[in-house]
Amino acid sequence: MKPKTALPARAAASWEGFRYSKALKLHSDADLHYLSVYLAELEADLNMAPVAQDHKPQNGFDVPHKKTEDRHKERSSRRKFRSNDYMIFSADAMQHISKTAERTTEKYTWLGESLRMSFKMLRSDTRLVRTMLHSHGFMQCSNKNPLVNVVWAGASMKAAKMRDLQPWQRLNQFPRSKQLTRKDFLYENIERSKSIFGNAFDFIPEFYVVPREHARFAKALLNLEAQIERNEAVASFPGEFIVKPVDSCQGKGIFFVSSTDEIPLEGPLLASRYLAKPYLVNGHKFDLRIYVAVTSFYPLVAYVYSEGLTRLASMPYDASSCSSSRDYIHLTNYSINKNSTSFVRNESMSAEDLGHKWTLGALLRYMEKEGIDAKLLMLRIEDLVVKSLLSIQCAVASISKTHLRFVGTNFELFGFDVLIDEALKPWLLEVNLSPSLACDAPLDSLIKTRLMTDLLNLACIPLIDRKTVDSFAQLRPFIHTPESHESSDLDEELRSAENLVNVKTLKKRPVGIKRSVLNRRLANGVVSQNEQRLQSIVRRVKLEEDRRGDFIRVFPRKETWNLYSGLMEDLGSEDYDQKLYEEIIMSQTASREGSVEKKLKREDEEEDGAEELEEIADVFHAVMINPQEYPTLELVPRKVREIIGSWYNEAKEYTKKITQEGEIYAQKLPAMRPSARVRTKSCTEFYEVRKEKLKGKKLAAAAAASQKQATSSDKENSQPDGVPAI
Ligand SMILES: Nc1ncnc2c1ncn2[C@@H]1O[C@H](COP(=O)(O)OP(=O)(O)OP(=O)(O)O)[C@@H](O)[C@H]1O
Repeated sequence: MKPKTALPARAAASWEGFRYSKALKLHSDADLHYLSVYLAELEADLNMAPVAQDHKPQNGFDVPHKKTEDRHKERSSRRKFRSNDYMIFSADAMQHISKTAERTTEKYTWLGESLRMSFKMLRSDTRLVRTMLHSHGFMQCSNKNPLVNVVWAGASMKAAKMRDLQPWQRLNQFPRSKQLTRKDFLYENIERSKSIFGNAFDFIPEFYVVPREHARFAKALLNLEAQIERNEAVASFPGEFIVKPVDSCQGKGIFFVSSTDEIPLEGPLLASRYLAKPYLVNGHKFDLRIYVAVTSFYPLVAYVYSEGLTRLASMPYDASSCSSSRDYIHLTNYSINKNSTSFVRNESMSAEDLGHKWTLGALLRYMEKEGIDAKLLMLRIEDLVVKSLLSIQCAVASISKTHLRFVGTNFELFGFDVLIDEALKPWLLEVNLSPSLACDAPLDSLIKTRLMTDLLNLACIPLIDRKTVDSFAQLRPFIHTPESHESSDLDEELRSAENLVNVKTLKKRPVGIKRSVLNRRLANGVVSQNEQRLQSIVRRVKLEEDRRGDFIRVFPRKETWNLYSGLMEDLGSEDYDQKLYEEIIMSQTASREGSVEKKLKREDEEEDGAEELEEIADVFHAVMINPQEYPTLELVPRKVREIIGSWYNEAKEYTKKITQEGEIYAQKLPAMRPSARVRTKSCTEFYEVRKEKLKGKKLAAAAAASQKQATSSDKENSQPDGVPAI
């Protein structure tokens, strides 16, 4: 059953592969593989996701294709709602989801509903994600359903579970991203990069992982004590080191350590040097929540959101006292400070700098009023983000090669917590996996709704008909079941299918052909595969450029290759980072006469051009980590200033006001109308079971509490000194 319309070359090649595998009577996993490749290439070549078939499947294979004119007709009819056939998310949809279904309210849900798009939540129940997806017509499936369009995971997932992702599916996580989000792993990765590449990675405080590094930690504390005795250092309050569990959040389990006898013996815990001189806002300590989206680790494609949050401590900073309100002075977590009597909620609809939670823009505008170069500060934060991601790139890339079959199936949102010291140096405190998307105040709802809209747009979720998805399930019903992820049988079968191809290919080898010739042919095949993958990546990054909303792409961008390649580990012969840079950035700037890029390129061709570039890169990294020496753009050496000039202009985005006078913003997330809150039967059952379990737990807890109360009141009623009650 060959498609009647002429297929683009690569799709046709896949089709041949599909036919070939059938002719060889390969296992149906191989059919599935070719079918997947075929679909992915259709998606890429025709710049649209495959749509529903209008013909009956033959031979049990439902290969989706449509006549070109039908496709055009279908495209133009839905043009209003589609851009390149990927779902467009709009924050506006959230305003309609609570209203009763009318024509205007239906416009956001009809597309998702008509294609029967779906999602599932794994160890997460984030209301914002659910509301956003329901607002666009997605139905929620139980977490056992393998064929959903979007998988939203709230906790770290095993890489093996990502293997079966199909080209139209999207998952909000990369394998091994825990290397960034577990505190000890993050610090150790950055320390490792620092030991290889030098001071460019100097943006985390001195640290020890206990109990593993107990001896080193004790030695450091003894040295400090001696320095303080000799008046070479001053004691810092509430402690020299702040100690946190490596895998917790919301300020849980944090304490301070100043002497060796306070070092805990259990763990794992991260003890990091307490940064005792933070930059203060109206006398209060604060930290920043910077949202970072990554759509690819190899090559690295990273974005920083232009809106973020400033979280202030609820009590004024006092670096010399060890008062009882210690946590409200020294910790800036919202979850801690909201319990303080001095905490002021920002309930305002339009003020971005009220109470103890501000927007990032409000803080930067405050700093600018104080005469600080806030845009340069943001470039330093972007630099810290890029370097943190580069420190784990090798680990993620190596596993992605074997576990992520298709380009663009994964994306991830990270929450970077940054503290700024009085010298205006940003320090990375930690990186959060699934940063909180709770909307407790109007500012939260406003920022996080926009963030989620832009993130889902960046994820480029293909519009694909449920029928096409179901045809996969018919091919191999068990391949996608969660159990099968764990099963090694499936891997065995796939491997034997692959071996079968190799065996057949070898048998067909013409007698007398040299092994070296064969190797060269095989190598050429690999090269062309890499080239194809690169082209898919390039297409995807270009697509993201049109869909990034308020995200600023910080990598790759103008000059990043020249400035950061010296800090990147060798990831293989594909050289995706360099090639993507050439395709996306160099090609853009090549036409611009006299651009810095061109100038540098020309210089690069000159004899000592490369050497000069290296020098410029060194100065750039010195500028990034040393705000005391380079506090404003004017004081940055000219060559570096010319390079980062366009980044600096772009950084204006961070300082803009997000609320507008006279506008009314929603206080909290809307309640969804029941007709839009579609769940599959199994999902509803799953939630019912969960509800029952919770109810049971609550009842048991209430029973235990009343029993406890009864025994304690019994004790109170009983006579003291064993005198029997009357
Ligand atoms: N090295 C440090 N120096 C000064 N203050 C620090 C340091 N590390 C953490 N803090 C303060 O402690 C707070 C909690 O630290 P951190 O964010 O690492 O912990 P967490 O429990 O993981 O919080 P979150 O809810 O943000 O994930 C920070 O917001 C910051 O105010």
